[in-house]
Amino acid sequence: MQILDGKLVSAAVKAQLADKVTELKALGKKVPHLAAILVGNNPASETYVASKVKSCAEIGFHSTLLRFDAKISEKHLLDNITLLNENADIDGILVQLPLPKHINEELVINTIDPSKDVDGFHPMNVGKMVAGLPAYIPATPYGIMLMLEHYNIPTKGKHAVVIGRSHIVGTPMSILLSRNANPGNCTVTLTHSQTVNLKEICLQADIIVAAIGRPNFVTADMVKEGAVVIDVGINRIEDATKKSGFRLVGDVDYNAVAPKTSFITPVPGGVGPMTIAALLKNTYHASLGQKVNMN
Ligand SMILES: Nc1nc2c(c(=O)[nH]1)N[C@@H](CN(C=O)c1ccc(C(=O)N[C@@H](CCC(=O)O)C(=O)O)cc1)CN2
Repeated sequence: MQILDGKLVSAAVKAQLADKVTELKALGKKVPHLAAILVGNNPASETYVASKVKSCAEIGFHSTLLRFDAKISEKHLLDNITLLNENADIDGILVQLPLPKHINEELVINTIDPSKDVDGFHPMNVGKMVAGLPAYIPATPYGIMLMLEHYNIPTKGKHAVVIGRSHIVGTPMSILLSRNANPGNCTVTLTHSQTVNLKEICLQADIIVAAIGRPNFVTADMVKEGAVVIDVGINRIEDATKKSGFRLVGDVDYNAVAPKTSFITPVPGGVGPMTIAALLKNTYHASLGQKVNMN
């Protein structure tokens, strides 16, 4: 069994981007600039946004963080997005999810200029990705593809089972894995809460991507010997022995499942850091007016 080290791969992607920034500077060109919007004070969102801002600084990107109270009106938020859309210095915009319940997430995403939508959530980018056209690819599935590529994991002709059909992970993941590309060319089964015989389906999988948001959901009896297991879950479980009061647990019962696998991602230190690396790659491409072609 080999651990897929998201910290290591993310550091390699960031080092490449830092070199690109050096080249841009040497040519007297503008460096990429990411704007992040954080509404409210969800502790997990605070951590993720802080990590995005810190990563930008590490590689020489500019970043702007706009923080708003959880009670911000939808209109005020949309107006601020419009200002960022119109600001020529900003290359990429992200609105950290989830948003407070009174704000229509779909409306917010649809307000972001698709050419600055480095999260790849705007329907224009989703549609282009599905059609196989250059688009911004949502950061988590893009990061997983970068990880599979880095470790040269064979995917052609393999049966991939994706657990979870969210717009930001499961659905785009199923599309990218089935694409005629490397990594890709998988036969994909997209499963969800209404799937019957999930265990039997998972037992046929050469690759499992668990993105269901339920701690330790994938157990050893669901995994075939030698399977590749990618764990997208980041669940905070109360733990009085920790200073923070919680520990992070994935969607996979890691200790029981790992010995059966050929490759597995840990939590933390697996998919999470790759999400940040992929976002930075999208931002770099946005600054050059390019999108990512996964074909
Ligand atoms: N606008 C967006 N919102 C959300 C996205 C997204 O891609 N765009 N994805 C998730 C959260 N997310 C990025 O925003 C994210 C999650 C986890 C990590 C990460 O590095 N996790 C670490 C552990 C960090 C911790 O201590 O909690 C790890 O797994 O090692 C980065 C980004 C939902 N919202």
